Amino acid sequence: MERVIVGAAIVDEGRLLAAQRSYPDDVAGLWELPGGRVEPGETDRAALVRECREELGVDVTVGERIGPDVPLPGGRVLRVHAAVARGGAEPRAMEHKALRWVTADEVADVDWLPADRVLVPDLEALLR
Ligand SMILES: Nc1nc2c([nH]c(=O)n2[C@H]2C[C@H](O)[C@@H](COP(=O)(O)OP(=O)(O)OP(=O)(O)O)O2)c(=O)[nH]1
Repeated sequence: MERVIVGAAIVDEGRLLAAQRSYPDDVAGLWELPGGRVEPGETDRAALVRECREELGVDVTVGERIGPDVPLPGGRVLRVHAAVARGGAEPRAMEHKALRWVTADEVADVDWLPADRVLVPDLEALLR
């Protein structure tokens, strides 16, 4: 079975939340969408809610799929959903180095992980 990494495209007031990885060394400092591995028996949506609680301390409402599944090394795929933080709660960097809200004009300039870069046009479209 294909192993899925889910990512949350959290949007607030026309801006997207980007999160800076703190590990491992080869990707520390690069930016990604909050998320992580879908555990066995878990739905993609449930995994996104769990990961956003763990990483950001907020509950999210998960929305539509964004872009295609992007192949990752090791036979995994990155699958992104739009999301919003419930009650407009402000995410905190509990596991990341930093968080940043980016506008549609800034998305292409973020130093994304390679797989996320593939999704830049879809992320821009989400914000426009
Ligand atoms: N969360 C997340 N991971 C991404 C993105 N793009 C991308 O290539 N990845 C890769 C990096 C990692 O190899 C993998 C997810 O790792 P992770 O560290 O976030 O997931 P996890 O918490 O479930 O895993 P673990 O470190 O606890 O073992 O997917 C993205 O936008 N968000």
